[in-house]
Parts: sequence; structure tokens; C-alpha cells
Amino acid sequence: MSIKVVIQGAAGRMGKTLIRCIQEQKVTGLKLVGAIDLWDVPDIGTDAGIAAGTKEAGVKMSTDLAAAAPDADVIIDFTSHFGTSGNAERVAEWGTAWVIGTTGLSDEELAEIHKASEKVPVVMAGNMSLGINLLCNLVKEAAKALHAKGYDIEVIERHHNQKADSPSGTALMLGQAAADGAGLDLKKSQMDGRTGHPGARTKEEIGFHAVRGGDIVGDHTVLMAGTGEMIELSHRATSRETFAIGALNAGKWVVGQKPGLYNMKNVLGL
Ligand SMILES: NC(=O)C1=CN([C@@H]2O[C@H](COP(=O)(O)OP(=O)(O)OC[C@H]3O[C@@H](n4cnc5c(N)ncnc54)[C@H](OP(=O)(O)O)[C@@H]3O)[C@@H](O)[C@H]2O)C=CC1
Ligand SMILES: O=C(O)C1=N[C@H](C(=O)O)C[C@H](O)C1
Repeated sequence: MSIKVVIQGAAGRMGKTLIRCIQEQKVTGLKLVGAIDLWDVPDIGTDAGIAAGTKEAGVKMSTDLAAAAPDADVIIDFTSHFGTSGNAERVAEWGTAWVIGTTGLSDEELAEIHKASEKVPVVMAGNMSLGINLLCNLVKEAAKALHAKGYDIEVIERHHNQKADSPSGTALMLGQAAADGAGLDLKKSQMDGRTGHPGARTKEEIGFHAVRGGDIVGDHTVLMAGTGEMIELSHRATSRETFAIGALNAGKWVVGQKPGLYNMKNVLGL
């Protein structure tokens, strides 16, 4: 039997990619039962498959999450920090498994997700691709070997000109992996850009630099710079399908799990 999926943020870049991947069976065993977005979106009332540029889904884009979610097996959410956190209490009440790709949540908003995960299984990751989740392991390993030898660690991310949050969720995942390897506390080490006269770099800093332009899907580089050499560990996403396929696989994995907060490493077995 197919897993019943609601896409939250269905009219967005990721929402439409997810709907196309379901309809074109890029991940099998899933059925679209709800496609939800906000009232101001022109696609409301249109068949979700047609709106996403693929075959008809038999499901209209709607604003009514409460009508679709309780009977679904999983909600896949790529919306905004306030949209995701604002729904946490309702999702926990409905008991529907939840996959969250939304980035840019504050600590208070993340606390709402943690609370919901006491009642429902939740997979949350700033990047759902296999490549980035593997790269986090490589970054941790490299930082462990190099930071103690004096190498400086910086994260550079590049995204399209519509991206709302900075640093990206992926940059923070990579920064966290580097901090874990280097034995640093990211909350204290994070240095977002540099301007004015910040002075010489300290050894505890992990710098984050955000570039925004055009239609860049998502590029991330972790730079480890020593004396006389530097290493760059990079990932380049060339299609949003890599995130969508990861999220749909997370959707299949999370249904039937115990309540708790999981990540893509749990899903991928990394
Ligand atoms: N984890 C991962 O692998 C990835 C994560 N992302 C993240 O996913 C999020 C979405 O990205 P993207 O698709 O590019 O963004 P878009 O802005 O293209 O799409 C988001 C959609 O969600 C809608 N929306 C906002 N709030 C709500 C709500 N409360 N209920 C229903 N719909 C809502 C928006 O409507 P409106 O336009 O009216 O605001 C918009 O249509 C971002 O946080 C991004 O960083 C993106 C790619 C991969
Ligand atoms: O907003 C995006 O587009 C992306 N967001 C995620 C992030 O914040 O890292 C993942 C990917 O890089 C694309």
C-alpha cells in the first residue's frame, strides 16, 4: 500500500520539485494526498500535478492543512521558519509523521519542533542530499586532523537570489561537523562574515560567508587553510531533485518510527 504524503509549501521551488518526483515515481510507493500553500499563491485551486508541470495528481492545491494532514501518513514541509514552527503543535496533535527541510529556524522555533518530536517522529535536516550528509562526515574527520595543527576553518556558501536565510542550513550543518571535529562550540565559534576592523582571526573562529546570485541551486565549500597549503571540501547541487529525493526517502523511512527527532544520517545509515 502507498504511503500517503502531504506536501506543505507545495507551490514553492521545493514543493513543486517534490510533487514532480512523486508523480514521476523518482521514489516509489508514495501517493500525494495533499498539496498545501498560503492563500496568496496563484496555484491555489489548481491540480497540484499540473501546477508542478507534471501529470495530473487528482489533488487540488489548497490552504487547508487541517483537512489533509490527519489522514496522511507523513507531512513533508519546505516552507518558512515561522510556517514550520507555527504548525508544530497541530502536527503533534494529529500524530502525523513529519519531514522538515525548512531552514533558518531560531532557537525558540527549534524548541517547538523538539516539543512536537516527543509525540511524533520527525526527520529534520538543513540538507537532504546524500552528498552533503556524507561530506559532513569527511569535514569532521578533516577538522579533527587539521585544527589542532593550526589550520583555519571557513565555510563559504552560494545560493540563488531568492534565498531568505543566511547562513544556509547546510552551511550550519557543515560548520557543526567542523566544530565537532575540532572540539569547538559552534555557538561561540560562529563568525558571520567580516567587516570593518574585526582584527586578526582567532583560532576558535569558524567563519561563514554567504554569496547570493542568479539561480544557483546550492554550493558549499569548507576551507581549511594552513601555512603553505589549503584544503577545500566542496559540494555542488545542480538540481533540487537531489534534495527532493532525499526528503521523499526520509518520508518513507519516518513512517512507523517511534516519536523522536531524527536526521538524514539516521535515514541514510551514515
Ligand atoms: N533541507 C533541504 O534539503 C532544503 C531546504 N530548503 C529550504 O526549504 C525552504 C523552502 O525553500 P524553497 O522551496 O526554495 O522556497 P519557496 O519560497 O520557493 O517556497 C516556500 C513555499 O512555502 C509557502 N509557505 C510559507 N509559509 C507557509 C505556511 N505556513 N503554510 C503553507 N505554505 C507556506 C510559501 O508561500 P509564499 O511564497 O506565499 O510565502 C512558498 O510558496 C527554505 O527554508 C529553504 O532553505 C530548500 C532546499 C533544500
Ligand atoms: O534555500 C535553498 O535553496 C536551499 N536551502 C538549504 C540550505 O539552507 O542549506 C539547502 C540547499 O542548499 C538549498
